Amino acid sequence: MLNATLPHYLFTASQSREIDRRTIEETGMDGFTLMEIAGLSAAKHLLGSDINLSHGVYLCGKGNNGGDAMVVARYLLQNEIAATLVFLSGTDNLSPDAQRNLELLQQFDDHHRIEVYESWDTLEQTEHWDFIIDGMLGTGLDSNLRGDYLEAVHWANEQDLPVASMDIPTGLHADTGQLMGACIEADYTFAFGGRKQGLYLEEGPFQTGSVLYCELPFPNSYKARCDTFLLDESWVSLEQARPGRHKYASGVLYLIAGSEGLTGAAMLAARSAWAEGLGAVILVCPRGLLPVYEIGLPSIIKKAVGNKSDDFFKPDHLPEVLDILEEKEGAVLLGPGIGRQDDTVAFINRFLPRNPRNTVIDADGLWALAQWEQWEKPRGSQWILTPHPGELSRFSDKPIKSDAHRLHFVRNFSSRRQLTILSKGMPGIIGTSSGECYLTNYDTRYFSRAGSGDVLAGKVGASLARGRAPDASCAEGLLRGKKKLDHYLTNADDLPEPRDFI
Ligand SMILES: NC(=O)C1=CN([C@@H]2O[C@H](COP(=O)(O)OP(=O)(O)OC[C@H]3O[C@@H](n4cnc5c(N)ncnc54)[C@H](O)[C@@H]3O)[C@@H](O)[C@H]2O)[C@@H](O)CC1
Ligand SMILES: Nc1ncnc2c1ncn2[C@@H]1O[C@H](COP(=O)(O)OP(=O)(O)O)[C@@H](O)[C@H]1O
Ligand SMILES: [K+]
Repeated sequence: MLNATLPHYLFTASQSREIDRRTIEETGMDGFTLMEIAGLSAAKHLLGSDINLSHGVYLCGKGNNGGDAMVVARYLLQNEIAATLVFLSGTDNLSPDAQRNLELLQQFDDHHRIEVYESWDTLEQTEHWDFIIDGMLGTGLDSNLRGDYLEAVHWANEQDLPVASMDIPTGLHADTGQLMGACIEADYTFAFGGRKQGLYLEEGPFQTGSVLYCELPFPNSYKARCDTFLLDESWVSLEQARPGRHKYASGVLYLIAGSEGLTGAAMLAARSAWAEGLGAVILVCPRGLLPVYEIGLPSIIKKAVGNKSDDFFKPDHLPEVLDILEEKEGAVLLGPGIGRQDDTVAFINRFLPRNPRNTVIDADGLWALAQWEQWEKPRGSQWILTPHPGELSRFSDKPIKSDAHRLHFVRNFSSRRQLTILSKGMPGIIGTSSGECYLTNYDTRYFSRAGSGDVLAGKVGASLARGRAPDASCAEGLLRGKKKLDHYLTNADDLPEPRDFI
């Protein structure tokens, strides 16, 4: 089972507000102190960064997000770094903690390094600034940006200066990652007390720059209701293959895959699983395709079913396939390149209810499953479904139009059907039978070339065959690809190909 560490918990705006509220009301820790810790933590990160810090421009809203920015300004002032503060909504209606921080900042300003502008249009752009602090809006954003906020965001994005956002880039929706009219393109985002899930959905990954987590003193028990997490190799252990006493003790994966014209998918999945050090990968194939695999897959055990003229699976193959699966303990990967022939759909839909093994259903395996209205998973077996967005939408009544909707659908579908979903896309989302979701935190667009899905399915199947839990198998499959991607990006200039991820 996956068990994320607290800095990898992802919150909605209302969950964040609830944690703030409980901390303030129940522990006696006040909002001013929380703001101080948030701002100090961001200031320390900035002081340790390679940004040239001599004079910053601070874009401040009237809420607590602006207050965070003023705490940063005060700590940088202590390091003799000047600040120009622009209050987009003036200084008459600041939140109480922001107001107090403005007064404190002025008290600290012995050498007149602070300038305050009460509105956007009074700002005189004559100074030389070397960084921008975005403290306009955080979790309090509740409508599209307009007027001066819109102008300030466009202005900040046009400057050739590093931008650091307090909590969330202004204009990014904290829950959905959608752009609210316009959005700050940050180089750094300081996530206070918990990362907001919108940082990782939809446009979020393209707006935040590096996200730096800043701890706040919230009791851990207040975070217990969190059900969305960020996948990260810092807390997901990738199990090393260990030699077994004999080949079948290191895990067996039965691969039911391939059809005429689509043997490449079966081969990629087989090689990918084999590369994970399994004892055996057993490819079950229609007999007519055996000569192709004999040449292409020398290390893989092949078990052919049917006649020499068969180049796709048919219902007649069912008894033979079930007999093969009886031979050894193991998991099943069904689908890569299996095709959509009517006979194959019929084969799959008769096979699945009789197959007691833990099973990954991928590609056209999912297509067949979606044709079968009353499908049910056999009791006791665990299923992982690995749909890309088109495949996922076949299980939904309504089109899935946004990542927030996809997250919601994946969570409900996997818990209602008691299975695990690996929803491919940017981000990749794992949904578990207990209603938890895990989001990827890297550029999955590198995997959007035909064949990467087969490689991923092979890795997920290999982990399942080694006995890992379904959610951990999905995480392991994804992160093995990420590890290869990181290696590739630092060592090569061209675009990686699917086989580079094997
Ligand atoms: N105790 C706390 O609550 C803490 C809050 N923190 C900071 O406080 C932020 C949340 O503070 P607030 O709840 O005050 O909210 P914000 O500071 O995000 O903004 C709220 C204000 O913006 C206005 N607003 C909303 N949408 C707007 C739009 N489209 N255009 C213009 N104005 C708009 C609202 O009317 C409200 O006055 C967090 O994101 C974080 O940065 C941190 O200081 C840590 C502790
Ligand atoms: N290691 C990985 N990490 C994240 N996403 C991945 C990884 N490998 C594959 N993917 C996802 O799988 C998708 C490719 O799968 P798919 O569309 O089914 O293609 P195919 O079956 O043609 O290979 C990619 O666009 C990406 O979203
Ligand atoms: K902000």
